[in-house]
Amino acid sequence: MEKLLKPLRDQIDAIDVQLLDLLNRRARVAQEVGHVKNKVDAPVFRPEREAQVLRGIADRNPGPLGNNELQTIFREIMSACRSLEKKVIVAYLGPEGTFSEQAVYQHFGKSINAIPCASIDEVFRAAEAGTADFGVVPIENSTEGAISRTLDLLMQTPLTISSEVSIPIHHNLMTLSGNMDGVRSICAHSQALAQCQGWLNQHYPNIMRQAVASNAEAARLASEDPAVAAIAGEIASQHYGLQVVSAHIQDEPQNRTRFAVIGHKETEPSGKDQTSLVLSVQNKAGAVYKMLAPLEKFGVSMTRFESRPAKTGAWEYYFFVDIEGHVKEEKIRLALAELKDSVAYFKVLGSYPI
Ligand SMILES: C=C(O[C@@H]1C=C(C(=O)O)C=C[C@H]1O)C(=O)O
Repeated sequence: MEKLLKPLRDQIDAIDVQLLDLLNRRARVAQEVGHVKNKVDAPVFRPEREAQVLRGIADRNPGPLGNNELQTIFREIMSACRSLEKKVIVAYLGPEGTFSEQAVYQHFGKSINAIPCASIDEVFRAAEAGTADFGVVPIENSTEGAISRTLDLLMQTPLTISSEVSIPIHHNLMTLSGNMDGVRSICAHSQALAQCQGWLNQHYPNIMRQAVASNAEAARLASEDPAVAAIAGEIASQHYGLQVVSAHIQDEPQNRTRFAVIGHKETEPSGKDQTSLVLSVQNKAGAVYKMLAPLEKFGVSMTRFESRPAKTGAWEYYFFVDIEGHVKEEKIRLALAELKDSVAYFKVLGSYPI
């Protein structure tokens, strides 16, 4: 066998030499890009450009490597090249081992400074104050709906949404021993407990459930106490030395969470974008229908419509609306100009690639 492998491995070695040369050539060009940007104080991280590079890779890929795998590789190549210009600082909802951390690396690659924060509020503060270039916060879960704290803070912040990241959320039940003997409580973030409630009712109806600050915190507690089981993602089990008792226990197999990347810089059009808005209207018959009329008039598709109580106690609402297109596109500009005139509250949260 070794005899057959040798010439094939020689081929791989020769290709790796070429890849090494190409990667460093790419990195040197990225460094030049960095010098150009430096002169005019332009942003290092350009989400629309990175989205275009990744789309281009998928469009041109002849295989046998899959698009997802290639995009993961190119994400890291861009992250490494970008870090030669500057290592971007990203604040996220910690501690380490949360799904937010996974979302951070999926979007920015590994060559960054990732800073865990204790709360969603703190992530906003870090990005607002400029301690971090970007913040990553959960915005919506496909099973449980909106993350209300994020929506409330998005309304108040001067930051814009510069990108969004969607990741599959798989919950696992884990303990120190790998079984449930002697376990008296199951700890997790309230969202995770909610996303697994059907499974928990069926399998462990008599074990107490306790909501804690994060799934990673639950994993940390379980790592210190054999009477505690945690629900968390796989990274957390590795991080805290726990054994999985049951994997993929979320009630919805397609469970996903969307994260918003927030920052001071607006993202330029990438060719395939969406825009997030917050709107409200007076509490009158037909007002919501009228609010949306300009979108219909200019042929703008709406991809999300979510309402939040305005906390006035008067059954008034804020509407979180996503539309297809970028604010810099003529059609969107015209539709939003008209829409703005007819509503009581109007805020563009950001335009970013889809
Ligand atoms: C090289 C650039 O800077 C960064 C790195 C990129 C890359 O490696 O392809 C792409 C966009 C930027 O986030 C650029 O703006 O083109």
